[in-house]
Amino acid sequence: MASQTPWTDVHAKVHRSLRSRNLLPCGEALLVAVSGGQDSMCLIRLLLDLQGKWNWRMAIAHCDHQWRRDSVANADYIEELGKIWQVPCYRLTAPQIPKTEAAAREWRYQVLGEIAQTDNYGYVVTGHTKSDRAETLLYNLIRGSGADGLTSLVWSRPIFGRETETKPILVRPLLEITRQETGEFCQQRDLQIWEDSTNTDVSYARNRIRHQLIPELANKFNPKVEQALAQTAELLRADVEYLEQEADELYSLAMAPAPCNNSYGVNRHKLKSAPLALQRRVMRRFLEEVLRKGTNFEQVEKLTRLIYAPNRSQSDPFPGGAIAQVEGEWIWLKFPPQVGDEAN
Ligand SMILES: Nc1ncnc2c1ncn2[C@@H]1O[C@H](COP(=O)(O)OP(=O)(O)OP(=O)(O)O)[C@@H](O)[C@H]1O
Repeated sequence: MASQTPWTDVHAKVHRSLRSRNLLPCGEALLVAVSGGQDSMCLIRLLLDLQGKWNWRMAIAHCDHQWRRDSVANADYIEELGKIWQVPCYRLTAPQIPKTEAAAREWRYQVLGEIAQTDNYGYVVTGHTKSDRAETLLYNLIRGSGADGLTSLVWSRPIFGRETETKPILVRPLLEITRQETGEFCQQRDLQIWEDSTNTDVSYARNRIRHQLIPELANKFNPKVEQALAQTAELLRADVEYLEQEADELYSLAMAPAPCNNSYGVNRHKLKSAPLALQRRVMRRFLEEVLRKGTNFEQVEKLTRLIYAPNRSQSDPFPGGAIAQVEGEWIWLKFPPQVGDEAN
């Protein structure tokens, strides 16, 4: 069969991305997330075509959110394809129907990561494309995100935690391929696609970006707008990675070694001479680690302002009731005492 596989531009582009970025090294085990949509159908077929060159062990994972009436038929189809292509297939069904897209995504990554860990797949692979990258950039731009959000669709990242080398690693090898190209590829290869009816529902902001905003921008401003936006994301990504490395170092220098009486400290003296971009990143990380949730712009700004504030200045409360107070060269994020704390 492999000898009959036509070598297309799409094969060449993906092979090049894999090689130049060392995304999915030779001989590794890949768990390929296949929804049945055109992007992930293109992905699995391409990776199977390239498997001989890279010597991967491969399996398919399909997640059934039980959202659509045809979701069982969709999962059956993926399982059948696995049999035809002789690739093991994991069929995962959500224990409860997720209420939102975000909840579905969270469950999906969690369960894909767990299977990869248990059955030793070093890589979980998804079919995100250049078009997704352009849409994500616009989506987050409109919401007021910083550079990190604009570049959130990265080529690879660990599924769990922050350490870049920690497996399983999530990899998106199609970020150089547009949705038009994945559609054409599936047509050429006669691959049946399972359309997700929610993809055309313009009550979702993401779909309005895809079906209305991008075509409008392409018509009126730049016919290659997808390419341009994806390029912006790529350029910004390198900037973000550099800033994050610098922020890592500063963060470990500035943090108090341990919390003390329900208070968490950051040394503002160590932050004073740093550029604002790094001060904000350190403060954001500090808040995220202490509050254990995502932060917003106002919260980070509130804390960053204390770097230069007079001694004994304090903030208004953060979520959970913590207040930040300046004591000499330290800023302490202090939580109100819990019931029973004083008894000890
Ligand atoms: N039900 C599913 N089962 C397996 N894989 C899936 C499923 N849904 C999505 N994926 C994987 O995720 C990729 C992106 O899909 P989609 O754009 O629909 O997800 P998303 O929720 O927007 O993801 P993200 O937020 O990470 O961009 C698909 O190409 C596929 O690899």
